[in-house]
Amino acid sequence: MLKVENLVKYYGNNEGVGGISFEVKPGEILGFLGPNGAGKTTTIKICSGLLLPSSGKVTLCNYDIVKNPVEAKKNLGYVADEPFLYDKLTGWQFLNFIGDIYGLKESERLEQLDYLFNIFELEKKKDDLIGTYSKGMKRKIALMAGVVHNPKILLLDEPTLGLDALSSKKAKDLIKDLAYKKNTAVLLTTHVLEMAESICDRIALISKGRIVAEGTLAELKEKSKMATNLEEIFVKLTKEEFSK
Ligand SMILES: Nc1ncnc2c1ncn2[C@@H]1O[C@H](COP(=O)(O)OP(=O)(O)OP(=O)(O)O)[C@@H](O)[C@H]1O
Repeated sequence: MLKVENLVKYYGNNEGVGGISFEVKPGEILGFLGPNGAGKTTTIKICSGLLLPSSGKVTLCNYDIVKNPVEAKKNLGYVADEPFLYDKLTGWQFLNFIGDIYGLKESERLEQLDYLFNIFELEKKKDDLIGTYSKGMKRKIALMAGVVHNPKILLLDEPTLGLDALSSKKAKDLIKDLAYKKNTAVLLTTHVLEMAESICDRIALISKGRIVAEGTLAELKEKSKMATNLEEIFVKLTKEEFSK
């Protein structure tokens, strides 16, 4: 579904990502974890078509994101860590616009919008301009825009950043529903280890532009010996890489 092969990205002479390969299958949630500057956002941006790779290949539903970007993006939902929204549109107008771009029929669009505004308790704000929303409300709108068309592949960069505890739980439930009921392949980055533990089927630890460990939580525990939770695994495996 989402396949990344030997991905390399240079920013000038600096290596942002140094040869990453992984796959996310339908109905699977892969968590990307790593220290600041490890290359998580760079990888996600290349998968979304926002950045060009220096080398390597990304395919979304068998479409190459560089060679066939329009077909590839039809299958994609993307929520950036710093999303771009239109302040002069209301929340409802914006979501309706995004649904329209993805070709949702009016009845389907209205049903989806009602459902999403209800989940995130934004019904009362739906006709207010996005420019008047709080940071958390804007994050919710960005998340809703990423999932409004039930994408086959969903890329989420820090999806619960800035959300309160209840909204964060709702976001996690929504992501799980998409994966397990709609068969969406989900790749998400997070610094919240509890989130990775609670919703990811597999976890890839990334350090200095490379995947240093990948597997289920149980497999990572085994790999890092002694470690009993994700925080210990993270510290142990990324520390080993840093000391190389
Ligand atoms: N636009 C850019 N220009 C130059 N270097 C960049 C640019 N964006 C990222 N980098 C570099 O690429 C590397 C990977 O950055 P990236 O943003 O992908 O990391 P990250 O894992 O998402 O970090 P964080 O957890 O802090 O968000 C870092 O060394 C960073 O300085």
